[in-house]
Amino acid sequence: MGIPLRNVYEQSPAQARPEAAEALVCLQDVGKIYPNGTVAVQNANLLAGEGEFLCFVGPSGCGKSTIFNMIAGLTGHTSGSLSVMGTTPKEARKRSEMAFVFQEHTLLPWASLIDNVTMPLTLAGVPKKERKAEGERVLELVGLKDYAKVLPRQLSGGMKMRVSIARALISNPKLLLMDEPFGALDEITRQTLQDELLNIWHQNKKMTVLFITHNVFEAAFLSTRVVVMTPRPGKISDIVDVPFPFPRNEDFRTLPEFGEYVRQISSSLKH
Ligand SMILES: Nc1ncnc2c1ncn2[C@@H]1O[C@H](COP(=O)(O)OP(=O)(O)OP(=O)(O)O)[C@@H](O)[C@H]1O
Repeated sequence: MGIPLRNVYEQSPAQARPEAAEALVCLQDVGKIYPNGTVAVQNANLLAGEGEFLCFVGPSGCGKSTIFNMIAGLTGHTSGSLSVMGTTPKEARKRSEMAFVFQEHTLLPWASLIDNVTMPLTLAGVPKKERKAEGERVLELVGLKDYAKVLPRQLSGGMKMRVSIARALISNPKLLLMDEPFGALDEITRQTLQDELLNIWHQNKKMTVLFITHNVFEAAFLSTRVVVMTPRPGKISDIVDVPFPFPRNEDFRTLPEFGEYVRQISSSLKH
């Protein structure tokens, strides 16, 4: 393919990365027990570097969303230590350098697309002219430049997801957390959005993406590394490197090596 590898950390699990202070996200023996006694996550170790794309895979209930919620500062960890961009998750969240995309698009039905994507800037008190320019920039990034005035109900599921991604990108996040964003989409739309997301990420070489999926093909296609989790209690059981260059295109999906990584991730999930 002849394209150089991205400048990402090339060694996998946490113990291979002594430079924890340089990691954007650092989990050391992190555990979470909910007040009702559910042990959702146990001894999770992970370092995510700048510019990485990490996919989290694992069966339902293995603690993927709990890990995301802890990184986002939406719920606290109950053991171990967790830092995001060198500080606590709650502090990192206040800096607006983190953004989220969920499976549900959570768009405001009465607001135009430009008003929807610029909402974080409106809430931050950014002047209208600047908001408009930024809104147009991110709508163009996701291929919806001509839809600025349209209402969400006029859009397909895939388009609504593009708007959600645009809204997340408007604050130029260093860390983008995506919780099963493409789970409700048909396969063709899903693959198109995967290509588009990789293009956006490739243009912004410093953005780190953490992405939850149940789909091993999606994980192998998108990731620099795949974090495999097992349930009861939720543990990170393996971290699989996917050392293929970017950009990855349609041909990549048909390469025998791609199939090999899909097999490796699937097999890791079963152990
Ligand atoms: N607020 C909560 N209180 C108590 N238990 C919870 C809470 N949130 C999640 N859990 C439990 O913690 C465990 C991990 O849940 P979590 O949602 O993190 O898993 P997941 O891997 O994201 O699942 P899925 O793939 O189905 O979204 C599950 O047993 C779940 O029932």
